[in-house]
Amino acid sequence: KQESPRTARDDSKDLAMCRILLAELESHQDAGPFLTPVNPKSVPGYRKIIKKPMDFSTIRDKLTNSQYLNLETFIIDVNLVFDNCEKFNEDNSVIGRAGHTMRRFFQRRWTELLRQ
Ligand SMILES: Cc1ncccc1N[C@@H](C)c1ccc2c(c1)OCCO2
Repeated sequence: KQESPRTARDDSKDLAMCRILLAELESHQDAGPFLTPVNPKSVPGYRKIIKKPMDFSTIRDKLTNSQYLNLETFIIDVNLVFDNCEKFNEDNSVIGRAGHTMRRFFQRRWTELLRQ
């Protein structure tokens, strides 16, 4: 039976990876709906339906203020953006489709960077 790896993975490049990934998300052509916090006053129902709002500018602030313990807590916040989007928006809508596109892009990029 293959011995389970006892060595921890090298996390010394994780902060640099989070910075690269966030910059790519912020500059993606479909990032618009996710760049700033949803204003609950201009989006009826949002405050009631979405319990934990998250957006790229909030993630940027948290990264700048060293509020992410590790790569995992960063990925959890990015996925929260896309999970909120799926919960509130129809798949067949401008914002819904943008969310799916951005989630696929993020998933591919962090797995690529982790493999490097
Ligand atoms: C991510 C999200 N989910 C549900 C509702 C809103 C939003 N985003 C806000 C910024 C937003 C607010 C208004 C918009 C917009 C985006 O994109 C299309 C044009 O009008």
